[in-house]
Amino acid sequence: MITVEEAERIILENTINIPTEKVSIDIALGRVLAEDLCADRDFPPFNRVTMDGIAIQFAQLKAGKTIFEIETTAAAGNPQKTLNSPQNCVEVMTGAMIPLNTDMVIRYEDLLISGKKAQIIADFSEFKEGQNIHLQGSDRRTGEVIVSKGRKISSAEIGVAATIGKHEILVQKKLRAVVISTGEEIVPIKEKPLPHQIRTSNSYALQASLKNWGLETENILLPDNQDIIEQKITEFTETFDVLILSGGVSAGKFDFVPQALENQGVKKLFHKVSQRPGKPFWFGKTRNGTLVFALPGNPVSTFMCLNRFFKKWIDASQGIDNQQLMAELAQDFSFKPELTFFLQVKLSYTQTGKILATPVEGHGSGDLANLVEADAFLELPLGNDLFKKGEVFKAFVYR
Ligand SMILES: Nc1nc2c(c(=O)[nH]1)N[C@H]1C(S)=C(S)[C@@H](COP(=O)(O)OP(=O)(O)OC[C@H]3O[C@@H](n4cnc5c(N)ncnc54)[C@H](O)[C@@H]3O)O[C@H]1N2
Ligand code: MOO
Ligand SMILES: [Mg+2]
Repeated sequence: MITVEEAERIILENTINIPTEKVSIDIALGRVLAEDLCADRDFPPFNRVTMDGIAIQFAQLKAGKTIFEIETTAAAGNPQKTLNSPQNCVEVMTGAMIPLNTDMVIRYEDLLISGKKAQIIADFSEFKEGQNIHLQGSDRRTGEVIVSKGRKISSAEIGVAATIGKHEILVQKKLRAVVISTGEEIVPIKEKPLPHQIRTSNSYALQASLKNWGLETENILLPDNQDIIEQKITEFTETFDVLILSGGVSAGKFDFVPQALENQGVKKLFHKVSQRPGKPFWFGKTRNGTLVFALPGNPVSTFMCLNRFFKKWIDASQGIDNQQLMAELAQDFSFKPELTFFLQVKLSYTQTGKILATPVEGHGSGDLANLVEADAFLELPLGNDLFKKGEVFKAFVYR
């Protein structure tokens, strides 16, 4: 049996390089960027008027001039206008190019316009050269990297891609995962289970997480039949990037999964982790690099292992560097066995900005209803049996 830390290290030694593809910007949200987004022109691309009003030469104002004749109007979308006489002004609108020979903008609110004349009526002692102009290149310069590859694309990155004209974006391909649930007692969710049967909740909880993290998934149910499991493992290791199994990895007479995997050439990298829940977690890899996460069948164990270990693996494979969230235990908690304990907790934020974790224990690893009461697992490390209120631990959040 290995520790949680060793299991994490082995998993992170087996990250993969994800191939890339071009997709339309319309479907790029949530994908992982596989190219840098660079400024194709300066940001902003010209000296941009930021207030509706008039553009003048600051030197005229300094020399005492307060009434200006309006020569012309510069609207957003007009090619650049020119002020011909320095004594005059150009009416300008937000988004227009600042006219040639002008260097400041005065807002309509500070003016009285009558006919062709604009008079400054506000106190202009604080007016400055360059006011109300968003200078060309002041945000970013042509060629500058605005977003580096490896970033998960949010609506902010979509805006940047659009402004640089990237209607197609190079992103990482979606990895294809198959979720395999084993067990004679497991039935499809549309069926009414007999008294000795249960619906396959794991298949759906696992798939939902995987989809959330950007994978494409399929799901299949298999009986506790070693021949069938072996046959399907061979088929799926050739057609999917990653296999997620649930159930059949413990000590039972019908827990065939570890043997079936090894018989079919999936090399065991570890089996059993000193943790609760999730102790019988099995992890391995085929010769061609397909990874297999075989998770213990109990719903909370399956769920925890995916969120604690698979999430680390997918983030690292995608090149996403997520900061480890830490939370403070809200009350004393005791756990005696020599195992790392993943405590289900409800998170809340204090007035001072701390994250508090209140235990919501439930009835063990079969109690999937309790998962909706909590929102994270707090990792209470092995080697200690009393965890004090106020101590801070790693938190793995699933919502
Ligand atoms: N003698 C021992 N028995 C067990 C040990 C042990 O160390 N020695 N470990 C226990 C622990 S810890 C866990 S966790 C479970 C893991 O069991 P398996 O991975 O072999 O899973 P199953 O036996 O197939 O099922 C366990 C449990 O989970 C339910 N299950 C399975 N699949 C689904 C699904 N798709 N949806 C919902 N629920 C599912 C299944 O009905 C069982 O109740 O073993 C302990 N035993
Ligand atoms: O991992 Mo088992 O989850 O302790 O029931
Ligand atoms: Mg079992």
